[in-house]
Amino acid sequence: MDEYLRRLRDGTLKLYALEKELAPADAVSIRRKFIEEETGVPLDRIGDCTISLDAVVKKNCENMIGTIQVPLGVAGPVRIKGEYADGTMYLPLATTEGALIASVNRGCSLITAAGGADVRILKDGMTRAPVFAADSIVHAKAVCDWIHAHEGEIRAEAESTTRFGKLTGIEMTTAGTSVFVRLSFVTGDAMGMNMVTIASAKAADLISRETGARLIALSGNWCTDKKPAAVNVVMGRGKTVSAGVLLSQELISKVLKTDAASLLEVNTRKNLVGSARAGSFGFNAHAANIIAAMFIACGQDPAHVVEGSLCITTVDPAHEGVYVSVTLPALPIGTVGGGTSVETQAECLRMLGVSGSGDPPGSHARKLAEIVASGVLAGELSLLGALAAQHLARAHSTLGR
Ligand SMILES: CC(C)(COP(=O)([O-])OP(=O)([O-])OC[C@H]1O[C@@H](n2cnc3c(N)ncnc32)[C@H](O)[C@@H]1OP(=O)([O-])[O-])[C@@H](O)C(=O)NCCC(=O)NCCSC(=O)C[C@@](C)(O)CC(=O)[O-]
Ligand SMILES: NC(=O)C1=CN([C@@H]2O[C@H](COP(=O)(O)OP(=O)(O)OC[C@H]3O[C@@H](n4cnc5c(N)ncnc54)[C@H](OP(=O)(O)O)[C@@H]3O)[C@@H](O)[C@H]2O)C=CC1
Repeated sequence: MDEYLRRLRDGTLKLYALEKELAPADAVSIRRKFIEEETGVPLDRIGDCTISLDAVVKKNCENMIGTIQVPLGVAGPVRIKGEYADGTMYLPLATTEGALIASVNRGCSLITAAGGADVRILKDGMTRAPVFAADSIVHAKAVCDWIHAHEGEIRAEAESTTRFGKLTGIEMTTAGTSVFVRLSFVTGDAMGMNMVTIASAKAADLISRETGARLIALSGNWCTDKKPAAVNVVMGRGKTVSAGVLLSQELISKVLKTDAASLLEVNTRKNLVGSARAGSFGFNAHAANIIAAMFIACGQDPAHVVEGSLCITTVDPAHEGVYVSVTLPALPIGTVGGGTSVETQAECLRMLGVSGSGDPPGSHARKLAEIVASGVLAGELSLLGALAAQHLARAHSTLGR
């Protein structure tokens, strides 16, 4: 240990190179010790890990010094009536926001009492959009024309990099001499960002070679990954999924302590009019809360909460009640790859019956998307209800502090 610490101190050993000489557990431990010395802060809790490090230091986390523990709770059971998720389940939520799980739990019991959440996936496609530089706007148009005429070749080139990725769409736009090519793939059970980035690199090389357009960046921000963007709201990204439930006046009054008209008015004035006046892309109350908590629990990329937050919540008048729905235009999600095989996250996926590859491939990722959408519906119902009943501040002073 001392010899490694000495080499780290004098700069003859890089902090990230410890795994080249040591087993993962030893490398992580010495790195943590070095950071403790550098910062003067003991890091015993961070070092107290239960996950095995071998795969994680290779695939998930460079310069690893330990783990952060996020409290994990459950909401449910919730009845889900999807095409992939059909049954009753408990939702794992990792959060430090008091009252959040209580809220989702209340929404789950309301959904279940109402007979279950309808859920449907309307579109499925993970995107990557390289940006090319053309010589002139005439050349830019010619590049687009070439791509239109050679979709088959582009598809074959892209799909040569993956067993599961299939190119399903190519959209183009230009701004002067910049040409953006948004490639959309179905990605099996993977969320797919690594997969489609690798596939898009091959496609982009072909386009550049054949058209003379210069590839400027493999991601040209028209994808759009991890930034709020209208293109994702309109065209979708990852899974586009809706969940809805019909609520009777009686259930609204019993579980939410409010009435159908108040629920509808809160949704209209807050989620629709308020969001419009704010210039928001998210016409919902707190979809990001449920997506963040379920994504952290289930090994998803938490930065994709940005896409998840683009949800729109609607409340339609119905016979003696209301039909409430959430539509998530862009939910990047998977059960293979990324953080899904870290043991604690894999346990959460197993709770939902979706760990690893589905049979057929893609069915697990779609099932998880339907489950997350049902959780978002539960959260929206409960928070809308609390706002309508003027209970929000009360709930958070009781449970959240
Ligand atoms: C807090 C409640 C649920 C109370 O709700 P309630 O109806 O007053 O309480 P209740 O004691 O009658 O319980 C009703 C049900 O809630 C659940 N429940 C109740 N307590 C618990 C608990 N301790 N643990 C687990 N579940 C709990 C449980 O399902 C229970 O049913 P039961 O099983 O008893 O038949 C309600 O007032 C509520 O949902 N409030 C809203 C809180 C919320 O949604 N917070 C989310 C975060 S807010 C935020 O981050 C975003 C925001 C607000 O800024 C976004 C925006 O701008 O809108
Ligand atoms: N590269 C980037 O620009 C970005 C990367 N990320 C990160 O990307 C990671 C997720 O990328 P992702 O591509 O989902 O995952 P991984 O690259 O971790 O794994 C996906 C690979 O798993 C293989 N695989 C095995 N079984 C299946 C199956 N049933 N369905 C689909 N694929 C299967 C496929 O291999 P094969 O293709 O060989 O058949 C696939 O490419 C996350 O860590 C995320 O944080 C996030 C944003 C941007």
